Amino acid sequence: MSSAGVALSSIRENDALSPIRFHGRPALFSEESILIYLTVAGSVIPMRVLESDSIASVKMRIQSFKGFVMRRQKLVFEGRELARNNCLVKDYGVSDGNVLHLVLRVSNLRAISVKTSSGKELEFLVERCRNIGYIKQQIAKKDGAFCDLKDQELVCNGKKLDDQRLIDDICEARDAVIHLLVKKSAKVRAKPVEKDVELSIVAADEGIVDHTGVADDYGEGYEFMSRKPPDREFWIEPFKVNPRIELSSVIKSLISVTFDGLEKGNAPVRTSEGSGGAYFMRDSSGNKYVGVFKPIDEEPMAVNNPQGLPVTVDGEGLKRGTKVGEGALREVAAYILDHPIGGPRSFSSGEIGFSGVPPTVLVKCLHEGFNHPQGFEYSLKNVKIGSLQMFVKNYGSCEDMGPRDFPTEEVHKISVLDIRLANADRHAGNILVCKEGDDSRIKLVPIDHGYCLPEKFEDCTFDWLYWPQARKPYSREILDYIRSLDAEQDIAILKFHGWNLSVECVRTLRISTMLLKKGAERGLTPYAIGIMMCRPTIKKESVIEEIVYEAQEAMLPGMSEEAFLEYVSEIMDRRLDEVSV
Ligand SMILES: Nc1ncnc2c1ncn2[C@@H]1O[C@H](COP(=O)(O)OP(=O)(O)OP(=O)(O)O)[C@@H](O)[C@H]1O
Repeated sequence: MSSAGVALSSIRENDALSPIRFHGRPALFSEESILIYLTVAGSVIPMRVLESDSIASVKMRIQSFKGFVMRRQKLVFEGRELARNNCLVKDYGVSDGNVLHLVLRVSNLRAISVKTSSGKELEFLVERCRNIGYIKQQIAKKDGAFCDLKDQELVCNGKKLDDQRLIDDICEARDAVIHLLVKKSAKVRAKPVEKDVELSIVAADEGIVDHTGVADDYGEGYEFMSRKPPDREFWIEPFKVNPRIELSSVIKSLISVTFDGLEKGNAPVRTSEGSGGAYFMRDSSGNKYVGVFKPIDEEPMAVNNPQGLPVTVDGEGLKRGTKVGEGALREVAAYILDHPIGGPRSFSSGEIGFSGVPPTVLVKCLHEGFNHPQGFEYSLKNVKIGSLQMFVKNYGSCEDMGPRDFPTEEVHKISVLDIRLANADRHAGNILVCKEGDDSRIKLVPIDHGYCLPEKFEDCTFDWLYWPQARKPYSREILDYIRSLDAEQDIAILKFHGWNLSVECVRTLRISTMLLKKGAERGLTPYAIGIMMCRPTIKKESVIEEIVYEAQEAMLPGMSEEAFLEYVSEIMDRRLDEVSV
């Protein structure tokens, strides 16, 4: 979107966000400074920046002056995310008068810390849409002493909180932890702690609010599909491109339990995180999230994107080499290609894959609660196609905590997936932190694969590269898994599922798999392999891009793809040998 697309006349230049100082003079007057406009949630904010400012420093200033936490900001210019914090404003071609879109990824969960009157501290996460009554119920569940909800009193800033009060309304600082103190009835106090708020309740046991997934309570069958809109006010069914595909019981149950929730009137809940439309689907009780639905027409830069991102002009998605409207296919592809240790799962198997991508399926779904800017009616034309992924109970994402405690094998299994699929969107927010087993071991669950298998490697980014675990060698088990991978088989599986892969996507999958296998064979760490796929700066090509260009240069007219890949293989060997010595 160009600057012409936004009405700016009412904004005086002097109002620009924090004129920065440059060599002792206000940068407003510096020749290098430019005036850009940030659109966010319907308003336009003028901002003076230097072309030599890094993206990180621009985000930092937005944080300082507007309070939006830096890691939750996504800046988009001309359909491209300014994802590299170390790059400069001018690297992205941003110049005077340009409009940048600021998307804020606000967490759906609020961290709540509960202190009991006996001094015990509990921590849990709760959805922003929950109310105080719900918190009281959770406390009652954990501590028999408070089973009578009337016994509990919650206070914030000296004021008693009504049961109907929403968590999201308690504290304006959107990401701050809410501190609660639990007491019986009236003796409760709360005080603000910097941006945080301290409330009072009385509870005893530690515990986390349960958003348990559907893993062990699925239903079966598709009786519900016999009646379609406009006969029905909601609808969901699998979108099978190849009718010969048999869905696993896990996938059938995911759809079935989502249907039950819609039938009971539990509307989808739009998550405020993410740059596209993503909806939490609930079960029949309305208290559990069971799936996450991402419609293709609400992807970033698609026509019905709810975040107000401009519609794509050339069809390209937020990441180079991807197309708007293909995100759901890529989400499903990541699940299909995430084979379990023993190899590709049979169609009817719901076994979780090696890297733990949650079960994901393409569905058609109708509901008034999705984004319908043109209005809504119960007809087939309002049915949305998108990916439905099983909701995974989590304790936040890797963005919310330091990587120190992540088990090495958990980081490694994600590195395998990302390298294989040349993921162009592996930021820490796209890895959920879960716990399993009696000892609450940390398990990392990769989500959001809408930008995997791009047609070019330009935007590959892996946040885990900078975590210490990435510098450790792969274990024998992981090396065996990598050895078992077969790009040709993967291509055939995707085609069977109905994804008509472009030549470029097929090439990406082949080259990435080749790099992973060759690198692992040489004993390289995930870091050493992964770094070859990522550009050091936006302008400097990555090693993998250099390999591809060199092979392209060596090609003679009429040579086959096979010959091209042989060149790639030879050049890759040479480049890897340079790294290995
Ligand atoms: N399978 C899942 N289980 C639990 N929560 C999920 C799942 N998938 C997504 N979420 C939640 O929904 C939010 C939005 O989903 P997602 O990140 O996939 O959307 P997006 O629009 O593609 O985001 P981004 O801007 O990061 O590309 C996530 O941050 C996460 O909190």
